[in-house]
Amino acid sequence: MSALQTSALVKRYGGILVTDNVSLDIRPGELHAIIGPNGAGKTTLINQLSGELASNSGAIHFNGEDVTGLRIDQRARRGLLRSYQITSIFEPFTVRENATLAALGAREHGFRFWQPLLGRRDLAQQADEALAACGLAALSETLAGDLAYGQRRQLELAMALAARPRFLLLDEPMAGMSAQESQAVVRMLAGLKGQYAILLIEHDMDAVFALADRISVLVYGKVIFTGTPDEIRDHPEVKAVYLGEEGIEA
Ligand SMILES: Nc1ncnc2c1ncn2[C@@H]1O[C@H](COP(=O)(O)OP(=O)(O)OP(=O)(O)O)[C@@H](O)[C@H]1O
Repeated sequence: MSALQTSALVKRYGGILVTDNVSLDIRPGELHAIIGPNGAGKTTLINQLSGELASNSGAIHFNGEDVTGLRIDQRARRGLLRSYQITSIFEPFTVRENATLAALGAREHGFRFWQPLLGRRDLAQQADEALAACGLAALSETLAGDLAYGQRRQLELAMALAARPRFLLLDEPMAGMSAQESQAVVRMLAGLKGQYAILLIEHDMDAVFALADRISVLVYGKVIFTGTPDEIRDHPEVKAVYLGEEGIEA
């Protein structure tokens, strides 16, 4: 059974077909990357998968269940989780408090239990494990508002991990990071590989080709090819449309 499957998924803005009958089949434990030129519809697709955007037609199945009509929180509670943008970080709280809240967030409701929450060992442990995996253990007691840009992005990832995903949606996790920070994220994702399926959208081709089991190429909202990194490198249409005439160095 697929971990995540989309069938003829469509998103339209007015007359523009931004997601054009996308059918993806992501296997359990697979790291699947989506690449494509700017404006190809990658973020739109991930928004449809997370539940932020309703689709005009088509279906999304998560572990065999039809989740097409489910809200974002209902999908998150099933373990289909997205690493959010910086706005979801609570700046006056410490790194550990943010991760602990995230550990709670996917499964339970509200912030009423904030104080008892900090004493919940299970959540604290999930938070600490996620922070360690993302290289943030030493910054646990730092206020999130004091983190550098790359560290905030690492915290976003840690918050997604703390929620114990069954499937992780990552939208450009390396964007704006230094080369060193990107390499740290690549190592982190390489360490997570196989534990659950990951859908990665990323412009850093070195990272994509180092990490992905399979890659789908999206052009004008359409998946023009899905294959292994080697198959993508050698595919004439992909080279012409996306990678440039010279392709990507092996
Ligand atoms: N709310 C919206 N209303 C109208 N058009 C939109 C809306 N959101 C996105 N689009 C259009 O849909 C297309 C796909 O956008 P999207 O952001 O999904 O592409 P992308 O592949 O993620 O691009 P990038 O690589 O630059 O992040 C673009 O042409 C964009 O202008």
